[in-house]
This record gives sequence, structure tokens and C-alpha cells, in this order.
Amino acid sequence: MSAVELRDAGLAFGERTLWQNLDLTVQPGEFVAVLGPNGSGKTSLLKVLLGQNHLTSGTAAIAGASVHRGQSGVGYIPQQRSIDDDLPLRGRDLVGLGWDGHRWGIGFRGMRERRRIVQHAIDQVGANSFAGAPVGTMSGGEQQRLRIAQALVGDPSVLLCDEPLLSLDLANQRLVSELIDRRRREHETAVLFVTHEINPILPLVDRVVYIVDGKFRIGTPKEVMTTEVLSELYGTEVEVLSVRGRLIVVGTGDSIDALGTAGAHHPPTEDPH
Ligand SMILES: Nc1ncnc2c1ncn2[C@@H]1O[C@H](COP(=O)(O)OP(=O)(O)OP(=O)(O)O)[C@@H](O)[C@H]1O
Repeated sequence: MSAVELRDAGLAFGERTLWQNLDLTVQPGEFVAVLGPNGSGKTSLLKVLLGQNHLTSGTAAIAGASVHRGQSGVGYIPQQRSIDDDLPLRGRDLVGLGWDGHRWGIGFRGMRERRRIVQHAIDQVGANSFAGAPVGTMSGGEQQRLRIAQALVGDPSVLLCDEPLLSLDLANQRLVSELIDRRRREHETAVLFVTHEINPILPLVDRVVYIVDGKFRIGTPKEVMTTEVLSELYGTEVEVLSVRGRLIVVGTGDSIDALGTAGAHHPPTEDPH
């Protein structure tokens, strides 16, 4: 049974259609990167699978069952927001919050079970040494490891990750990617990974969903991350170079662009004055 299945899916907000006719089947253990410029509808796609956004057309299913809000089997790592230094919440409590959505009842047995499951998730991300500290005092990498533990605590068959490497240094980017990769290899958890920066995860990615302004392409990185495909998607001349195993993209004008906005060929915006 497939982990995720979108059939002829479309999503619009009011007049604006983000994407439509999207067919995507993700197999258990598959690692899918979701790429595209700001506002192309990447987060909205994850929210469809969380049951928070409703498709305008088509269907969405997780492990064969129609998507609904609060379903079990889905772990979510939301886009990182800075945590207030004074937040009186310990790492262990943060992970526990992930469990409470799957609560098995209260009472002594329930509490003991909760403690065991929270500890297991903390162990999976190697966070035992700092899980007792207040979250606000932790480094960005430590916080992110606990967010992953929070997403894993319900033993998900699908893990939805929204820019989980954002504002992490290279060592932590690698650590966090390895944790997610290990999860899908050891537990056959399918991963949908929204990112602007494909290079840190390039060796892990099985397929890419690349969305630009309502158009999209789905395929292996080799099939999608090419000069021809990206030029067609962006409707402008984009160049993709492979240098020492890294992909360098020039000309998109968004954050995947090696030259930043300087690489864009968009017409200059009008000066309002
Ligand atoms: N609930 C909503 N109601 C109306 N418009 C929405 C809603 N959610 C998202 N949008 C709009 O849909 C568009 C896509 O948003 P989304 O967050 O999915 O983009 P994204 O590709 O994840 O962008 P980014 O890379 O900036 O995170 C945006 O223009 C956003 O304002």
C-alpha cells in the first residue's frame, strides 16, 4: 500500500490556484523533496496531508485512508520559529506534546506508557543528555533534534518536514538529515521534505516535486534538476550546473539561485515614485 496518494489533486485559495492535476504516489520509505520558490504552495501541500487544508479537487490519502485532521500515522516538523529564551518548557515536555495527540488515556499506566514512548523518541534522536533542559536555552540544532523526536513520537508512517534545515550550520544540517534518513530506512517511513536547498539532502532524495507558479514536475533529481526542465518551469533561461556533486542553479531569481536575485531575468519592477 502506498504511504501517500494524491490523485488529480488541486488546491486554490479564492481565485488563486496554487496547483492542480497533481498525481503523486509516495511509497513507504521513499524520500521526496518538495522544491519551489516562495509562495508556490509547498507548505500548503503538507497541510493538505495534515488535513488542515482541503483540496479544491481530487483526493488525498495516507496509508490507503482518506486524509483527515488529527489522523495517526503522520509526523510533522513545522517550519522553525524561534523559541522564546524564557519559555518554561523542557525538551522532554516538548516531545511529550507530540504524544498527547495520540493519548492512550490517563492514570498511572497511561503516564508510564507516555514516559516510555517519549524516552524512546528522545533516544532515536540522541537527545538524552539535554532533553531535561529548558528548550529556550538550547542551540538551534538541539531544538531541531527535539522537534524531530516530537514528530516521531506517534510512530508515523509519513513524516512531513517543512524546511527542517533552515538556520542550521552544516554539521547540524547533516545530523538532522541523517536522523530523518535513518528513520525512513529503519521504519519505512515515507518522507516529504520541503526545502529551498537541495544540496544537503541530494544524496538521500529519491524523487523531487518541483512547483513553480502552478506548474510542477515530478521525477528523480537527475530528471528534474536540469537546465531544460527548470527553464521550462520558470519560463526563463535557468542554468543547472553540477560541480563536485553539488547542483548550482542560476537564473531562477529565488532562494535556490546561486546568484540570488541577481541571477533572475524577471522584468524590473516599476518604481512607484
Ligand atoms: N489558508 C490560506 N488562505 C489563503 N491563502 C493562503 C492560505 N495558506 C496559504 N495561502 C497562500 O498560498 C500561497 C502558498 O503558500 P505556501 O505557504 O504553501 O507557500 P510555500 O511554497 O510554502 O512558500 P515559502 O517557501 O515561502 O514557505 C501563498 O501565497 C499564501 O499566502
